[in-house]
Amino acid sequence: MWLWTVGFALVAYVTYKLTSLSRLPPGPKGLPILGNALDIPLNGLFLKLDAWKQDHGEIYALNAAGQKILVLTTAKAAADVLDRISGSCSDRPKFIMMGEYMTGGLMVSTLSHGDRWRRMRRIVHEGFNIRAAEAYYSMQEEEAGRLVRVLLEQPRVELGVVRQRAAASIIWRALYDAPSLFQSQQVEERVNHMNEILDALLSSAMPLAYMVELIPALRYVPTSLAKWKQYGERFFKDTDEFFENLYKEGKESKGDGSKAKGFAASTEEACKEFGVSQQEAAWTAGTLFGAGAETTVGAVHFFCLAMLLHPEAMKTAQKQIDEVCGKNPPTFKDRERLPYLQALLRETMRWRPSVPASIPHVACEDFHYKEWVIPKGTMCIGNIWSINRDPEFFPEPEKFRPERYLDEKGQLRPSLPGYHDDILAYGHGRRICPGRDFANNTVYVEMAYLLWAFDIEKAKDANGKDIVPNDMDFSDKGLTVYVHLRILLYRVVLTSCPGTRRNSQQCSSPGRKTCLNSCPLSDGRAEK
Ligand code: HEM
Repeated sequence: MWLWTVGFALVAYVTYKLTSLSRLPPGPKGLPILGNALDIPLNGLFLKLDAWKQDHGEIYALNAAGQKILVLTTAKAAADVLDRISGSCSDRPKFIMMGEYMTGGLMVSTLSHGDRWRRMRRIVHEGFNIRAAEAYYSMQEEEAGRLVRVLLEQPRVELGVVRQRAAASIIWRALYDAPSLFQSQQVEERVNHMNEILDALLSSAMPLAYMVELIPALRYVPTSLAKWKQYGERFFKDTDEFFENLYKEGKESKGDGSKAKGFAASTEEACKEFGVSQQEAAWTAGTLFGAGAETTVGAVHFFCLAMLLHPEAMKTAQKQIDEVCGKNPPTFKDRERLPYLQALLRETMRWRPSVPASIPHVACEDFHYKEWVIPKGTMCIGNIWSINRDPEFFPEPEKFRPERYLDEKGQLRPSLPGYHDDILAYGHGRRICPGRDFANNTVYVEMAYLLWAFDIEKAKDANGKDIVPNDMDFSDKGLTVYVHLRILLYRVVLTSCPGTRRNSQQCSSPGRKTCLNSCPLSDGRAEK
């Protein structure tokens, strides 16, 4: 009898598995064995996923040489799967080289959904939730002021480079309570080293970078025979030392009473409460820099692009800023009275999300969605680019229209029904970006200061004609994208000194210095 029972259970299990496998939604046809692997591009994946949406709709499946991938392309499908059954699909893909050898399983963004990830994520939440993020307001205003000053003082400076430094400086100071990158050579060197670490990690995650990803058994090759293992272990040791030193210094910094402590110092109690070791906390901080710098730069970059292509939106925002702030630079206190600027931020992040395809989630168990059964191990990608173009939520999605977020009185409309806010650029579910409030603050204050101080105009070619950037010529940095800087040529034209933008003449170089001495930015506020 028991033989029958076991046999029956086995048949039921195998049938269930087989039907599970065959119940993924249909998707583009692929080759035998390789499936769609050869059709999945290394660059511009989000555009390909969006193109497939035209034929396969809101949810479809791909097969990359055996790896099943579920693609979600509408706001509703992404919310149904990634938010509402988040517990079933909150793992991350496993990268042996990056996740294990190079980072010792300590990078919160790549960790599996488990105890360590949960504890590390708790301290990120403590340090960067919506309330905690307020503690950084004055530092963010200070850095935005510096961004404007550098652009004022060095008329030929490359805006992209300065912005990159400003965003790096903001997140660095928030993490380690260090001096501004604009003021400290040591911070600059450390930030450069941090960027080298991130580049190395990103390259290690590229397909075919390391054979061990394809043939996991290679991990059992003795270290003395495997150069890649030696490199990975050395990289981990050096990076671990670097992160822990930064963290220790940051922890010792207690702020000066008026400004916020950095993440390292302010989360000391939370680390004790949630059982997070010093090493785990140090790696969390290092990972946050990686997650928070490029992404924010990307968002402000696309804002500049939007201003070049939609000067009418720039003028409307400037008019409101002038009315509300006058001669003083905009602050966080003014934000509620600047609904158009807030709408501009939402529309920029919708129109050109700097992370256009979310980091893949992975199903930690089989789960059901509609008539489909999604097997454990399936990668689930919310294609943010497509989600942000869902016509049900965003009519005429290709149009850049900040007004879509405003009511007839020009005030912000309530958030999208069923969503915590209007910005869908931060991913979903349990893996949603934990730095989103801090990021929104950085982007807001940089946009506000840039618009308050400058007009952003297209550069001219040799014949004096406007150079119009191609807003679809993307350069892909793995997770973040930019419109190619080669063609994003713009100049920031100072039509007046800040605060009186409307009246003054364009400054000449020596006059600019004089102007700076009397402008509100040099009253000590920006250089505290
Ligand atoms: C405009 C700026 C930013 C954008 C567009 C952005 C976007 C995203 C997206 C799309 C994800 C993946 C979410 C998912 O898997 O569903 C993510 C994850 C993450 N972000 Fe952000 N982010 C930004 C800024 C920041 C900042 C400033 C921080 C840190 C203070 C941060 C920390 C993280 C971390 C740690 C994760 C991984 C979460 C996890 O795996 O549990 N991000 N972000």
